[in-house]
Amino acid sequence: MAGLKRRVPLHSLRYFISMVGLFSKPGLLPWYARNPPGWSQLFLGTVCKGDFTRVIATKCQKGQKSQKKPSHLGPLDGSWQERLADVVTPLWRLSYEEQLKVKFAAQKKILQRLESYIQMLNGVSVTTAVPKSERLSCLLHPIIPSPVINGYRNKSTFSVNRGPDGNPKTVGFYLGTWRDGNVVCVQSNHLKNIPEKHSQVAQYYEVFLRQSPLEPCLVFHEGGYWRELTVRTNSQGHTMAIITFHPQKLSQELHVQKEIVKEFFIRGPGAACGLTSLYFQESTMTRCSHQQSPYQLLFGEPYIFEELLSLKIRISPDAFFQINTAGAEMLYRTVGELTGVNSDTILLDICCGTGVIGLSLAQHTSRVLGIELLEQAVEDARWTAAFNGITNSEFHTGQAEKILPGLLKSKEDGQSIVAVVNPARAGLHYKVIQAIRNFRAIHTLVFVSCKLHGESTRNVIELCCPPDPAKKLLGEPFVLQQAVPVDLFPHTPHCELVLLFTR
Ligand SMILES: C[S@@+](CC[C@H](N)C(=O)[O-])C[C@H]1O[C@@H](n2cnc3c(N)ncnc32)[C@H](O)[C@@H]1O
Repeated sequence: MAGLKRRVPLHSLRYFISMVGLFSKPGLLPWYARNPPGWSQLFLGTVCKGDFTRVIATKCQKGQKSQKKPSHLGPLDGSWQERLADVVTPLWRLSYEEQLKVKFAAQKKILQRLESYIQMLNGVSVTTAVPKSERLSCLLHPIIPSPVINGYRNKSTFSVNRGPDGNPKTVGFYLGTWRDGNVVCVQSNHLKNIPEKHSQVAQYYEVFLRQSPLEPCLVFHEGGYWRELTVRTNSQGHTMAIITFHPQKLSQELHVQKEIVKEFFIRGPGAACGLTSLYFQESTMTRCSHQQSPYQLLFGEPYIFEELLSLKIRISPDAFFQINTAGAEMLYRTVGELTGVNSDTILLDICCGTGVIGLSLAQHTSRVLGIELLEQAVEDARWTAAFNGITNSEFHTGQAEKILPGLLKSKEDGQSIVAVVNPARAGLHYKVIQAIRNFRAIHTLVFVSCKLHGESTRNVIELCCPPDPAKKLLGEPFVLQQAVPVDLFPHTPHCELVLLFTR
């Protein structure tokens, strides 16, 4: 990518810095009408220049009323809490309307850069659609706002470390960097994206830690036991907590500690949290999957359930689920609309997690094929299919790069296949791109990304570049047709981008 970057001609820089106007048609997506009144018109004629930092800084200098400190920030802890809010939710000082303008401009900039890379590789614009405007070839739709703006997270992971007062049993989020040696763990109950329930469980976990004789595990090589806390909630208010614990050399004592923490949350002060379930994971690494170190259910319901797009969805502690449930519904509707599936189509859901994208479209397709790395998520997808009476789906566990080539070989070449890819931030493995490119029955591809940088950019370029036998990219290139930004992360700069490619 660095090499590519250097080859961007100077004149294309104007793409990256000009943010004038927009050329997307509001209301193309039918459910758009359900958004809060006024949103669909938000960006008509918008002028928004520069990056987040500059936009926010400018707003703050101007002393706009949207930069008010939340009333619940106390005068004593205000500075730490404000600093944390500025790191975790850097857009919190802006009104949501302003945030969406900033995000739309950023997504547009990403697309402009992407299109200029693709055009450069092709010499002429053979793999970009007919120009829709002077600055973008694809059709960029208005950003779809999140239906919930505050406290929207259904999952939060809290760290344990030294707080601003030096107490090593502080539960919150990190501020500072390890490189500079100035990391502080700051309580996060003021953050706008965190629901009160998550903060409450974090506060009680802190109470628990402070009365425990065992030390927290602050840095792996220094020993200690108590580690992170993850809290998951659903729309019904059910709450699952997962405590991560470094077992060090404990054996019998480990069992005792599990009983103590369980008692704390069932009958002790922690009962105020009303947990639906408590899990415990022994973990000697930064992150362990269930396969690497099982999630041990200390009490309660093993799963959390969510109702979405007329489906009841099961979610295991290890499974990925979009962190903004109402926003996820908008995202999945967008994906569904762009796929254009019909009863003759096979839908390939690559990196499917709990399978919601494929399952929500199952009744409109001939078959859904899901591929997902995590076993628990695949088990959830199978449960969700069975519970909702869906009989035309199958899910495969493992790395998409290993499974997809064989799966495609087994399909008749005649039947039309629509692929949806929704990779983790690291993007897709090259072999997945190669398999999609070389399987000619795939005419439509929907790419969902929350971070179109690095590997994901490379993925898109390899989907759209001219055939390259040296790279075994033989099939016709895809053409980027439409892009829809969907905001699942109010107050932060992050945004989902849904891209429709055809060939
Ligand atoms: C961003 S999530 C999307 C999940 C799903 N589409 C959804 O909306 O809930 C990415 C998923 O890709 C899975 N994943 C990561 N690497 C993978 C790989 N190499 N092969 C298959 N799945 C992978 C992760 O476990 C995760 O569930």
